[in-house]
Parts: sequence; structure tokens; C-alpha cells
Amino acid sequence: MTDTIFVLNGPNLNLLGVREPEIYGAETLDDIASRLEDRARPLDIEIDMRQSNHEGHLCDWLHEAQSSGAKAVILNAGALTHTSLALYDAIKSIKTPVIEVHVSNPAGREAYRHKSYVGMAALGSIAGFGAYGYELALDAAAKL
Ligand SMILES: O=C1C[C@@](O)(C(=O)O)C[C@@H](O)[C@@H]1O
Repeated sequence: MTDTIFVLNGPNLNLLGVREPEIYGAETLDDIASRLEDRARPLDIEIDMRQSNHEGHLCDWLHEAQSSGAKAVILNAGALTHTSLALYDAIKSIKTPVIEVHVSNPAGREAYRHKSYVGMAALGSIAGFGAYGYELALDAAAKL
């Protein structure tokens, strides 16, 4: 049976590749999606890649990950990482494992990026490896 992994992306990540490339690199979200699909295919995993600039969509999709029986969620919540108690609660509300991903390394950046509500609820976190972090997260999710 083919497993599905949700890859959820929050605010401003639709602008990856354009937005502050010195921090976030040149790869777009579409580039990342196609590399994830290539990596997932031989593992018999389907990638469901989504992006929204709205917190509620991310909460709804976390709930949907559980109700649809997804194997795991890879979540880059963007700036909501550092502010969203609603995302913390949504992750805590589901049994589906959630892996936090960041392109940059928030722990090495401004103090207001050091706290992660997502990281406090997630199974584990990957940060600072650029877009490749999504592939690392997929490998980790595939092993669960
Ligand atoms: O939007 C983002 C992107 C980010 O999640 C990352 O992938 O490095 C890090 C966040 O601090 C920032 O607000």
C-alpha cells in the first residue's frame, strides 16, 4: 500500500527562491516538491505538498493528515513556528507524527526565532541544511 506524507508549508514559503535568497537559497517550493517526489517514488510514498499563508489552513491540514491516514507530516510553518499556539495544539491533537523543517537555522538567527511552538510539539526537527532539509525529513519520515 502506498503511504502518503503531507508536506505543509506556511506563510511566505510560496516565495522561496525569490525571498531573501542569501538566507533561504535559490530553490523554489516547486523544485523542492519535484525532488521530494523523485525521492519518494522508489519508497512507494506519495507526497502531498501544500502551502498556505493562513494559520487555519495549516491547522485544518494537520487534522486532515490524521483523518486521511497519512503516514507523517513534514511541516515548515514559517514565522508561525515562533508564534502559533494553535499549531502547537493542532500537532498535539493528532497522533500522526510531525517533523519540523526549516531551510535556515532559526536557532542561529534573531532571538525572536529561537522559540518554536512547532518544535515543542513535533517528533523531531531539522534545520539549517537549506532545501535539502526537506529530503532529510522525508528519509526520517519513511523510516517511521
Ligand atoms: O519563514 C521563515 C522560514 C523558516 O521557517 C525557514 O524555513 O528557515 C524560518 C522562519 O524563522 C521564517 O519565519
